[in-house]
Amino acid sequence: MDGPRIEVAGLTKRYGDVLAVDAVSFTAEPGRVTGFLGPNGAGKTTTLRSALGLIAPTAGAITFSGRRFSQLPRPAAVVGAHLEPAFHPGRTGRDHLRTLAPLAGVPDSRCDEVLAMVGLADAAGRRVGGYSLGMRQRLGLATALLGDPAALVLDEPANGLDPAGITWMRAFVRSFAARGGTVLLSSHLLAEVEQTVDDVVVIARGRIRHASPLADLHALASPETVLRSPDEAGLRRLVSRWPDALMEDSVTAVIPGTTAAEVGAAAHAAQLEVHGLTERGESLERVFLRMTEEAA
Ligand SMILES: Nc1ncnc2c1ncn2[C@@H]1O[C@H](COP(=O)(O)OP(=O)(O)OP(=O)(O)O)[C@@H](O)[C@H]1O
Repeated sequence: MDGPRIEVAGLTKRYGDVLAVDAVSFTAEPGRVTGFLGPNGAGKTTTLRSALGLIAPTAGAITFSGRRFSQLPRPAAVVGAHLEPAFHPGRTGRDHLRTLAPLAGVPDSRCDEVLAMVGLADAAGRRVGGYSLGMRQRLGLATALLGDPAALVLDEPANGLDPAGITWMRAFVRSFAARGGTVLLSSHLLAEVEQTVDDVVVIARGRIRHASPLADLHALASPETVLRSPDEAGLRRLVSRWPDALMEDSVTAVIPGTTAAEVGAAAHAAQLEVHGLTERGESLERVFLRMTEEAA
């Protein structure tokens, strides 16, 4: 599969006074899964809908290997999208896909193929109204796959999935990218997609805050020390010298930006009884939150 390079260049979208997306630029590369991450209202959906020609941007453009969505001769063969799904509850999963097959330029037989690919073959004849949230997510993905695209654009695909569903979705997009496809997916939780994505693009308040391979986020994680003591009052007194320190519970304090040596020395000087002293890297979720909070 030859996935297109998805390039977002200077994308701006204004709704009246609201600048929903402000000069956003980034790329999603073939053979990789790019996570588009940001809190609610950050501008993710607006960006993805603009990519698919569903919203007219105020400025800028999104291209698939150099062509805008509207210039693609057979868009469904290039990019498959799973945005907010709108299903008719009275229709079966198969009928839902059959109404879309002509638009994607594929025969009806393709509907059963994609249902099998997402593990919905047995539910094909059931009404969508009776589907679980996880089954709807799978049906949304099946819809995206109808035209046998080389790129997938997925808005919050893990939303509402149970752990088994998340594992399944992760394996699916990883194998799609491993075959050369391009995947751009959004999420408001880094932890939800940490094991799925190769690259991360962080957006907050309509602006890009960070873009890099996921591995580079680790370099931004500052060290922190976890200190445990049965003497709650003494522990609180000691850590009050670090304004960022947090009590995780009554016997455990987390002190960002410190080393074990530093905290150990302070505890020793204060004659605090210590039951645990560990230095660790800040979690990636904390790094991500810091990036989005700094934007607030
Ligand atoms: N049709 C619209 N009219 C006016 N404002 C809008 C419209 N659509 C989105 N917005 C605003 O644009 C901003 C970005 O919204 P968007 O839905 O793109 O964010 P998001 O990152 O996808 O968030 P969520 O995860 O909550 O869907 C928000 O402030 C939102 O209120």
